[in-house]
Amino acid sequence: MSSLIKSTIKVDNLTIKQGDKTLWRNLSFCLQSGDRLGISAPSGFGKSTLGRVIAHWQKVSSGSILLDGNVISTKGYCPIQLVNQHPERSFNPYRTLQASLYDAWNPAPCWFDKLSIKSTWLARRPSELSGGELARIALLRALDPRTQFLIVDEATAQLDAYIQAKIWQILIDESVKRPLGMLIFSHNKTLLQKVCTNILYFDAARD
Ligand SMILES: Nc1ncnc2c1ncn2[C@@H]1O[C@H](COP(=O)(O)OP(=O)(O)OP(=O)(O)O)[C@@H](O)[C@H]1O
Repeated sequence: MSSLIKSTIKVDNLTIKQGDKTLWRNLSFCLQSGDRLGISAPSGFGKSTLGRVIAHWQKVSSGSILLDGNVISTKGYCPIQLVNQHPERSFNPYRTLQASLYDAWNPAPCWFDKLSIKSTWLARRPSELSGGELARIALLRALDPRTQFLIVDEATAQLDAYIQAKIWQILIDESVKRPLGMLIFSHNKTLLQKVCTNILYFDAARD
């Protein structure tokens, strides 16, 4: 067991509405540093919306999300980071990837090797990379040492099997070493069973 101090996200009685649809009603769970909690639910169920809410990209309708008992400040770096299946939406299209990445943190060169990122990609803008290349840079940016919890919303789906396996091993290692808490959304139950320490399944029709 790690000797580092552990943090906890407490999601309490969360209700999330999108338009006139209630996606999540009275959802409660806890996530600790080092946990890798998987959420498996069908398409359209509300996984991405839940991820955005927990990462503070979107407001809750009711309920609370506390980090170690406190409301997370909307100012400064958010210790809960989200990477999703649309990495192009999380980069400024007019800035080079280098500028966007180094605004967050300054990764050691070994990180580029680990994530199979070529240094030449960094001088380009987001539209000049493939989805899979951009996904790796988004992940690297989110691995900023200030990140305490990482939400991975199908963020590796567009990578080939070899790179996917490599990246999941890195994420598992980080979750143990830092320790980093992870919330992982996927349709892929086999992937969740391989990488998660616990999984919540939402399979039933709810309307
Ligand atoms: N901005 C929005 N305005 C209105 N409805 C939205 C908006 N964003 C998402 N929705 C709807 O909310 C529901 C949940 O969407 P969400 O993307 O969270 O689901 P998901 O479980 O992540 O789906 P998938 O697995 O297909 O990515 C869907 O019915 C979607 O059409």
